[in-house]
Amino acid sequence: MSLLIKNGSLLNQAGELEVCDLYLEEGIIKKIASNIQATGSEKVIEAAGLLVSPGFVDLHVHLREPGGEQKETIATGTLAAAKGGFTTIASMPNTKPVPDTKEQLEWLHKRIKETAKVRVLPYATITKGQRGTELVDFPALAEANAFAFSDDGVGVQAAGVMYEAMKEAANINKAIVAHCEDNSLIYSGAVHEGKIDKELNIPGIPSIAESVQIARDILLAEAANCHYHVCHISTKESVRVVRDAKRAGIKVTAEVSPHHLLLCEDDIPGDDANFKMNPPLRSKEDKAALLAGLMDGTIDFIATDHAPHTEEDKQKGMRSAPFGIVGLETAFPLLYTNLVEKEILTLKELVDFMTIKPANAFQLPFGKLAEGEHADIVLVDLKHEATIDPAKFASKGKNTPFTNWNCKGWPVQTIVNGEIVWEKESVQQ
Ligand SMILES: NC(=O)N[C@@H](CC(=O)O)C(=O)O
Ligand SMILES: [Zn+2]
Repeated sequence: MSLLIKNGSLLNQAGELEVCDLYLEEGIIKKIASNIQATGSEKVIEAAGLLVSPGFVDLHVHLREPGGEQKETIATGTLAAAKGGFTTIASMPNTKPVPDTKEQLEWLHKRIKETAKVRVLPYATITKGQRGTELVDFPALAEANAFAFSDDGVGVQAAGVMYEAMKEAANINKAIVAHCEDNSLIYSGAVHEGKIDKELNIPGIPSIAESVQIARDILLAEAANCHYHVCHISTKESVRVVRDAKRAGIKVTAEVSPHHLLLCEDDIPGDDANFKMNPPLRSKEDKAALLAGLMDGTIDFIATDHAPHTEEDKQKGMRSAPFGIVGLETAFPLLYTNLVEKEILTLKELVDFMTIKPANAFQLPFGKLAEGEHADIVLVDLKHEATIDPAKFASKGKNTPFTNWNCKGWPVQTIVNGEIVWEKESVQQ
């Protein structure tokens, strides 16, 4: 069915809000204009007072299926995505088994088709079993529609393996998406090595474990002429090496997570594993450098690193619980409230960091509101205020450090390919 969205507010190029109507037909934005007349055959959505944004794009999501269905499934994770206003997400491959063969990836695509609420672009691994030794069959996996290649969850330890992977990826015009962590520089740490490790008497993860591997990889990417993307960048030194690499013309992009922009080690209340993620919350200076890096274009976009775990997992405490926090359902309200309302970013900057910028970094045809584009849209109530309550999450994961944060900017309706995939009960008409 066609949709007519009436009287919503759209951001123009100058970042001002303009009241407009949109007509969606056959999955495409057919028309954007003021006062589009209804023909009677379409569903009309009244959007007065709501922001009409391109659907958000999140290129770092853990859906856990197959093998981790007690933490999340493709169905629950994509419902959480829709609720958070995301219309396209890329799923990380640290599942059991991992998508390291054409058959596994085909199974995943089938499962996505059957159960996903939003568009899911699955990553394939870089190495077989994510063991860091033997490369996957890059051309076969590209042919089976791998979005890109990543061993997220672990760093690729050997430079030689990473270099060969980059040459393979460059040959087929795909990106290497890297979780950067040099295991020889970590001694079973659980929090940042700085102040908090001493305060809690928990082993720390030093900044160099990340930055050293990024520096290595950037030089490898230059030699291989490969698009190299840095996952969840977290330290000021990492930002500096990425900035220098961009200046040198190397094809590097980077993402930052909402929690690294909004929290630092000082915010950790004690032994609470809802504040445990990899990379860890770093220092206040690192947090400031991430924001500066985002604003000067060193960091390309925002990605949630949605990493659901069970409550039982997280009750094990900082030392033993698995790393990771959820993010899909809180990303936009948290960033809108804490960065846009506080005038650190403009609304247009935030929306761009969550739509067109991730899309452009990977040449994806999404993240834009214009005639002829995919009808992937989120309607957001910028004024509605509510408190974050994990019990209300659609995700199976309730593991967030943001419980009880009061936020504005909640999605009320999400449209993928011209179809309503989620709406807040009270906006149904
Ligand atoms: N980020 C995390 O803390 N955890 C992720 C893995 C990852 O992205 O490194 C997970 O899969 O749980
Ligand atoms: Zn990771």
